Amino acid sequence: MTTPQETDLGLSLEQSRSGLRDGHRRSLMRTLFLVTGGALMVFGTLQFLNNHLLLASAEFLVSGLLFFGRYRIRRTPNLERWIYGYLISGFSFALLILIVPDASITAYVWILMIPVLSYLLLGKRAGFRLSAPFLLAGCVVYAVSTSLGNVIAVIDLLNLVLCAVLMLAFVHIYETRREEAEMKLFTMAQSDFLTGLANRASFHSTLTRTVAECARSGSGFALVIMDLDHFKVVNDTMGHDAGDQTLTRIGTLLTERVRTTDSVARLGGEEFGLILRDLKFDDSYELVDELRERIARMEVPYGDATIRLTASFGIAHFPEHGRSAETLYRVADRCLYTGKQSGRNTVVRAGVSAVRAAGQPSDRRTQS
Ligand SMILES: Nc1nc2c(ncn2[C@@H]2O[C@H](COP(=O)(O)OP(=O)(O)OP(=O)(O)O)[C@@H](O)[C@H]2O)c(=O)[nH]1
Repeated sequence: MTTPQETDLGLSLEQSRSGLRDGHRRSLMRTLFLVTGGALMVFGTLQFLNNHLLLASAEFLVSGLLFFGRYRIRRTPNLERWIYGYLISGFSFALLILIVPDASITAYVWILMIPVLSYLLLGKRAGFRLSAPFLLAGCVVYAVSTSLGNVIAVIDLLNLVLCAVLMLAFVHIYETRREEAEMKLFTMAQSDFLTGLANRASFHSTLTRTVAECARSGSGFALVIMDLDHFKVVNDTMGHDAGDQTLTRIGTLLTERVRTTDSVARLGGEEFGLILRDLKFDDSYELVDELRERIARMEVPYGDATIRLTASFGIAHFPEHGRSAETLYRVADRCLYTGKQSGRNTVVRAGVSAVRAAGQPSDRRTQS
C-alpha cells in the first residue's frame, strides 16, 4: 500500500490563524529588512553630509542591524519574536518622528501601514491587538502636536482618524474572510465527502503524529485497515446509491463503537482505517473482532431490500510490528490481504493471528 505525502494538517491550521504562511512571512520580513535597512543607509549618508554625525551613526547602526536580521530571519526558530521586535520598534519609531516639531505632514501616511503589516505578519487577533493601540497613539500624537485651533486642522485630524479606522476595519474584515475560507478549504481537504470521516491524507497525518506521540510516551496503539467484502456486488445489483448509503452506515457504526480519542477514516473506495490508542496487543483483537461481528449483523434497508455484508481486517501494533507509519501500514495491509485470501469476514493480526470467519466451525490460528 502506498501512503500519501506527509502533511501536518494541524500545523497548517495553526498557521492559517497567523496571517501569511511561515515561508511567506519570512520573505516579507526579509523584504522589509532590506527596504528599511537600505532607506536608513541613504538617510544616514544624507545626515552625515549634513554634519549630523550622531544621527548618521545611529542610522548606520540600525541599518546594519536590519541587514543582520535579514540574514538571520531565514532560519530562526523565533520568527514571532523577530516580527514583534521589528513591528514594535518600527511603529514606535514612526510615532517618534511625528513628535519632532518640524515633522512633515506626509509622515502620517506611515500610520496607515500599521494595520496592514500587523495583520499580514501576525494574523487577525494578534494583528488587532498590536495595531489598534498604535493607531490610537498616532491620532493622539497628531492631535497634540498640531494646534486644533482652526477648522482645517480639525478636518485634517478627522481625515486621519477616518482613514485609520477604515483601514483597520477593511484589513480586519479581509483577514476574517480569508481565515474562514482557508479553514473551510482545510476541512474539505481533510474529510471524505461521502461519510464525513477523515480522508486518507488526514489519516496519514494523524498516524504520523500518533507514532511520534506514542514513541515519546511509551504507549502502544493499533493500526487497523478494514475492507468490505464483495462490495462491488452491492453496487452492481442495487446501484451506486445503495453502495453510498452502506458506506455511510459503516462509517457511523465504526465511529460509534470506538473511543473519541481514536481515529476513523475512509481511506478510499470501500477501505477504512482506524487508529485505536492505548490498547494492549491482545485487546485490539477483541475490539476489532467485535467490529467485524457488528458489521456482519448490520442490516441496511434499501427500498424493499436489505443489504448485509461482511468486512475483513488487518491489524498492526505499535511498537511491536513497526516504528514508522509506513511500516505499520505495510504490515496491516499484508494482514488484510491474508484475511481476504483466507475467505474474508476475518480479523488478522501481525504475528500470530486469529482468523474467525462466519460459518466456520472453529477459530483458526494463522501466522502473518
Ligand atoms: N457506492 C460506492 N461505491 C464505491 C465507492 N468507491 C468505490 N466503490 C466501489 O467499491 C467496489 C470495490 O470493488 P472491489 O475492489 O472489486 O472490491 P470488493 O468487491 O469489495 O471485493 P473484495 O474487496 O475483494 O472483497 C467497486 O464496485 C467500486 O465501484 C463509492 O464512493 N461509492
